[in-house]
Amino acid sequence: MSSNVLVIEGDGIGQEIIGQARNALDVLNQQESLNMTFSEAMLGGRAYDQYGHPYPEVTQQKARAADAILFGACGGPKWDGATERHLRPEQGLLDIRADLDLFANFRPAIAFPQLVSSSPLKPEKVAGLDLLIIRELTGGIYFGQPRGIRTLENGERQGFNTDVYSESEVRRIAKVAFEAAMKRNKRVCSVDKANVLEVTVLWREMMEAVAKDYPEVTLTHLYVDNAAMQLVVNPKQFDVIVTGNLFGDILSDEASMITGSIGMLPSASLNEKSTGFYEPIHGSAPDIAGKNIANPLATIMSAAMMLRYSLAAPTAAERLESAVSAVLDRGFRTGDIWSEDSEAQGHKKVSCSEMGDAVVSALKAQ
Ligand SMILES: NC(=O)c1ccc[n+]([C@@H]2O[C@H](COP(=O)([O-])OP(=O)(O)OC[C@H]3O[C@@H](n4cnc5c(N)ncnc54)[C@H](O)[C@@H]3O)[C@@H](O)[C@H]2O)c1
Ligand SMILES: CC(C)[C@H](C(=O)O)[C@@H](O)C(=O)O
Ligand SMILES: [Mg+2]
Repeated sequence: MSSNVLVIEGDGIGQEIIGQARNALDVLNQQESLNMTFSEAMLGGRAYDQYGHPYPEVTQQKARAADAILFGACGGPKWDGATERHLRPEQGLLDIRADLDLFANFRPAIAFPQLVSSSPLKPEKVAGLDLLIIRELTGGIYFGQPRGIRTLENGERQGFNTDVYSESEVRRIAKVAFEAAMKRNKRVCSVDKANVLEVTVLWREMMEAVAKDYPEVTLTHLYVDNAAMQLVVNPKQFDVIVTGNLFGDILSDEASMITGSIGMLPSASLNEKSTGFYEPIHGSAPDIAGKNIANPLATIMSAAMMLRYSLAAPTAAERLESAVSAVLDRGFRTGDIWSEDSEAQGHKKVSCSEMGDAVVSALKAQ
């Protein structure tokens, strides 16, 4: 059976990192007879430039028909301010998440042993870290109405957003988190701000309610400010963190750096049908775009998540992940994971495409 993979480069470093993931997928497609067929579409700023919309109709149709979508990143200074808010590149990403109901966002923060010295934390704090952040992705303050910028009677402008979660929205993400914990170390930490925000008072209540169906799983709660602090004090205390859209966005960037670099963290966004959308958690990195220096490994590992979750190809996923580990073993380092001891360790500083080529060679050598 063939599977239809939609590839979307997006903006900034999108083209560079997706190119490397595609090369690796091409090798696996052939070697593992995966029968993947690839098509391309646009989303974000370049899509807006070409079609007048960041999530154009043609992309919508292709996305709805795809078995899985592999995405780079979108956004950039070119469109900041110059574009109406609802046509911003980032809105295209929010639109596709809502359109495909991609409510469950998996962001695994795993510390590769080869990279513990790239972390800003002490190696002993990081070694062995295997944390899964489950971020609710289609609700909360990102999508709540009303929102906007209004002018008050006194002539002053006021920006406003609304944070909302219904019982059913919390229940479904809670179930995803507990199911994930059952396959791991059976601990869920729900992160909220229930001491201040009613929306998270209900969130906490629903987490407790769903926990009753999973007696083997230990549920704890942390306020988000404490959680942000605990992540740097002792990240290994966590197994699964489940949280809302905004807190999950922030905590996952923090968790990524703990593993060494934001260029290392992949993600999978799933709906009830497990049509998956796979992207690195980082953005379009305009500061390094076009220089061939971005780290493509988060995107390559997002492709591995795609093979596992949407394409039922666990062997290919494992091969890709072990190829990534092999290139790190061989000392290949893009600038973001080049550490203080890299020179002494004999690491090789490589470009984005050299890193991608190394992964391809490692796959071929398996
Ligand atoms: N999913 C997405 O498409 C997504 C996610 C976050 C931000 N954005 C957008 O990206 C643009 C830039 O945002 P930002 O600068 O806040 O965040 P960013 O994640 O793009 O970059 C933050 C920093 O991390 C570095 N970085 C990111 N990815 C890297 C990689 N693969 N290798 C090496 N270094 C990497 C960048 O060079 C930069 O210094 C904005 O328009 C933003 O809205 C998009
Ligand atoms: C670009 C932006 C809309 C997006 C988000 O906030 O969800 C990004 O930061 C992410 O983490 O995927
Ligand atoms: Mg983010």
